[in-house]
Amino acid sequence: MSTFLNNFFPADTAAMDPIFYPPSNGIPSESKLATYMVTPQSPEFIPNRINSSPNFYTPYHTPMLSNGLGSAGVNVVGGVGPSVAKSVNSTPSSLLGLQKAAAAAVAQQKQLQQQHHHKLQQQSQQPTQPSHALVNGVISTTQPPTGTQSYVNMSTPMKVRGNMLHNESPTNLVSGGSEKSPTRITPHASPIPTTLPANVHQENVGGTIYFYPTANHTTAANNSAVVNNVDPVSAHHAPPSVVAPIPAVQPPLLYTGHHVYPGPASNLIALQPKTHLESAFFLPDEMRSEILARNEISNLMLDPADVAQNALPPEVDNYHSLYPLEPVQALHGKITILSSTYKATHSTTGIKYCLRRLHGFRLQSTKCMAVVEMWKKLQHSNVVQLREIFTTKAFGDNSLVLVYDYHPGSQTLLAKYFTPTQEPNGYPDPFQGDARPFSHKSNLQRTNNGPLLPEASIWSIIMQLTAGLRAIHQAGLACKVLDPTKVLVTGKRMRLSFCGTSDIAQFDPNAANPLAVASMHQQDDLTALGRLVLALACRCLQSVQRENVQNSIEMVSRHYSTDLRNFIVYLFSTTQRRSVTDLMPMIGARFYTQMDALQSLCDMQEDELAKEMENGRLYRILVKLNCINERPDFNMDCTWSETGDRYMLKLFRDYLFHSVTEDGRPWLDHAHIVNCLNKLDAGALERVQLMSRDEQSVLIVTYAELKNCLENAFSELVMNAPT
Ligand SMILES: Nc1ncnc2c1ncn2[C@@H]1O[C@H](COP(=O)(O)OP(=O)(O)OP(=O)(O)O)[C@@H](O)[C@H]1O
Repeated sequence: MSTFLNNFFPADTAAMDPIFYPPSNGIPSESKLATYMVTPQSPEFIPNRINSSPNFYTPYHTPMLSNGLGSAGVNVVGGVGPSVAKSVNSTPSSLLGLQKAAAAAVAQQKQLQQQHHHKLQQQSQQPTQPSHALVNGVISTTQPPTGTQSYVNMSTPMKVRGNMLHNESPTNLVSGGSEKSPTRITPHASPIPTTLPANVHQENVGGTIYFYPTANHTTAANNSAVVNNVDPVSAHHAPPSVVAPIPAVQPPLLYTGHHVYPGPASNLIALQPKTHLESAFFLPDEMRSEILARNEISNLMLDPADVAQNALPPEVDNYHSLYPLEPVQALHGKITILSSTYKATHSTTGIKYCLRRLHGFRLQSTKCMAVVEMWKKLQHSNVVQLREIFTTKAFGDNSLVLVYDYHPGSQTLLAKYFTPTQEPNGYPDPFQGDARPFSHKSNLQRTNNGPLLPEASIWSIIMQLTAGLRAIHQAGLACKVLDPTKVLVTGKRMRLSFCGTSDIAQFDPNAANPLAVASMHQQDDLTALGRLVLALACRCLQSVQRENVQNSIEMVSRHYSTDLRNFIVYLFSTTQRRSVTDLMPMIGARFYTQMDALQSLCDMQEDELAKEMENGRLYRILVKLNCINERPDFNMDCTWSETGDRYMLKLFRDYLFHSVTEDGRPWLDHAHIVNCLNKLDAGALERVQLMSRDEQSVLIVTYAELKNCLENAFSELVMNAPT
């Protein structure tokens, strides 16, 4: 069932008695993991549950491993002893032969590996100790011959440290080897075995693979215990008498088999402000703080005292947690109804909306629902969408509430561009005012509301507002309230807000066809747009007063392109019938600049999304792991999280998070954690070596097995959780 590195020694099945697995070795005696353990106390490996969990590997079955190797984990038997020979109908001598034959093959592989990784191998050599080497990613232990005497060869991680250094930098796996991992004594993972010498026969007993030398190859080069890699394909197809060639170098893995964020695309590197290492895993700081700020605003709530002070009802129709966005004030100039704006949360969906309340307002007729429906259908990225309207007495009067989408962190165009700026140092601007007549030019380019806007910014606003307006006009509607207080700015996005409010507030039930006058209102919209653009270009609201318009246009001619001037003049020329579609040619090729900027932004955001998608996936695995690890009690069983499959998960958790360096300091490597979690999620067939906390026992399992353990344990929890 599991992947093992074992030596076989004279023993009988009694060796698996729990007495040989005292609690001190880190594994509870009732755990079936005892089956897989090799410990100093009980070095034998005896498959005492030959028939247990026959279907364990089924979910992980792959054609490559369909030879009974146990695709969930290649069970590797290092050496074979007589008692095992008995249990699998072999003979002690042939099994001993296997040790020798396979050891010869391994020695050959080892030599090749050593050439390839000479440096690291040197580190791992321990002249007075049994030597350990990583062969095809699997630990091989060369021991002095000791006959049938037990020799505990199962390596503690300490012993394989030198070998681990070679293959086992998770950083290499995830971040392309850009960072070198420190020396560590933690267990290691090894790639899935791929080769088996042709002179070795394999047999699956209860999910454990045993290897025997074939008749022609009962002699061996030395007494090494063998752990080998198996390529089931070649094992099946190579004629028995032909020794399968051992590749000098393992072919590179073409497919990781699990999800890994591959890093940003080359076209994004230049766009990204910083390419620090952390950007490989997380959002850029700027983006993160923007999102955090928006979330914070979105989650704002009034404390109960404020709720009482604002005389806010706890609930209004389907909405609760009202939060005022502005002080109560009259609606737009032409409409004198009192209004107020709130953020509120929908009771069933929890989604936040923006409520516009018209105080003391009674709907004259339900006929206006036709126009409401038209607004509700209008969906555009530059229009704040109307969702529904309802009347309510929750405020103690007859109020009409219009429900719009809520865009946290928004401000009005008025607040953003037409509010006098405060000098950051508290001193007056030296280039402002009458005191500095010599700084005439600088003075001209500034206003009380700040410096003149770059032309590109004005065009960007124009494109967005005309886009929204075009959608509204095409729907046969008119905006009616296109002024700086009704344009919402969220980051760089402009949205026409509170559309439809005038249509409802000023609805005349006696008008024959209320929509017939839309065309007239559309002309007004275009004039309002002209005024807005002129005000923006001058960065001054007074610039659009009738008596200032001529001067303001001249000022635009001085500071901006003729195109911008012509655009404004066109919108001011009320003698002709204008159309929003006529504005497109005036925008011209600037449209492509805007589109390019937007698409680049999309590319960046998509890349961030890819990262966060991976993070979300890892988060879900961590949630599962943590629901299981250290659970004090489950179904009256206080050892649940420490026994059976859960024990593996506990050791895996240690392997993930509690690794230490050789001198015992915490070894913190984010890439290691990410890499291992990814493999766990994918149920990779790669093996991982886990060590008990007392370092007396080592367990080798595949990620596939760990995944199975995780899924089983978690579904057990889910099944017992209240619904
Ligand atoms: N859909 C929305 N999503 C998020 N915030 C909004 C939304 N609509 C308005 N706001 C916020 O509510 C505040 C008040 O909006 P409102 O349109 O009432 O502005 P105002 O300047 O007070 O205009 P008026 O004088 O017409 O009330 C604005 O500052 C804006 O930040």
